[in-house]
Amino acid sequence: MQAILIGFMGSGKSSTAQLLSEQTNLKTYDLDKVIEDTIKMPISKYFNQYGENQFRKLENENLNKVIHLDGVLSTGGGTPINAEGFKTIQKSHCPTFYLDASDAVIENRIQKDKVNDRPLVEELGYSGLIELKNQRHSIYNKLADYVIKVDNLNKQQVVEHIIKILNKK
Ligand SMILES: Nc1ncnc2c1ncn2[C@@H]1O[C@H](COP(=O)(O)OP(=O)(O)OP(=O)(O)O)[C@@H](O)[C@H]1O
Ligand SMILES: O=C(O)C1=C[C@@H](O)[C@@H](O)[C@H](O)C1
Ligand SMILES: [Mg+2]
Repeated sequence: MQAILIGFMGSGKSSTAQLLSEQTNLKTYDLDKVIEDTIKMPISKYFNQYGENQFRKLENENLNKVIHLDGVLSTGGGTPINAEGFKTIQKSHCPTFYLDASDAVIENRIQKDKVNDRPLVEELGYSGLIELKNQRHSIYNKLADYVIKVDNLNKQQVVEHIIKILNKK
């Protein structure tokens, strides 16, 4: 991969990667979509049927499948949280961007999203979700080569920020 985007649910990984690919010659791989294409069902359904542990196994398998391809990878919110996913991303030595959004922005975006295929939102509720976000923050920070504070940036500005960094490399 030429770039990997990490961060909490709703931080903008998928939409940023999509826009980035439209403005560069980079292909996008969205790990959640790669998984859904493999299992041929929505992630929420898989979570309900097989549980989170089984999902994490599947997530790691699919991460290993795509990490060596050329392009930009938008990960799932939990991809780097388990030790295996963290190591896979770290060992790839790909430029890794943490899209860091505040609690209020995340809550607002998730509430507003029309298509909300996020099983953990249902399971934890908003307060549980924000607690999880704060538990994960240090892991995202540790793994990232670059941290982008996205609260006051529109999608285009986030993309420009990433392109600037990639062009310097
Ligand atoms: N910079 C931004 N400014 C405003 N809204 C944004 C920005 N980036 C993304 N959004 C919006 O926030 C919502 C969540 O974005 P997106 O699905 O890309 O997040 P994600 O990090 O991929 O989440 P998940 O981990 O759940 O897949 C979408 O409605 C998207 O349009
Ligand atoms: O933050 C998480 O743990 C998740 C985020 C989504 O992208 C999906 O990968 C799934 O809903 C789990
Ligand atoms: Mg996404």
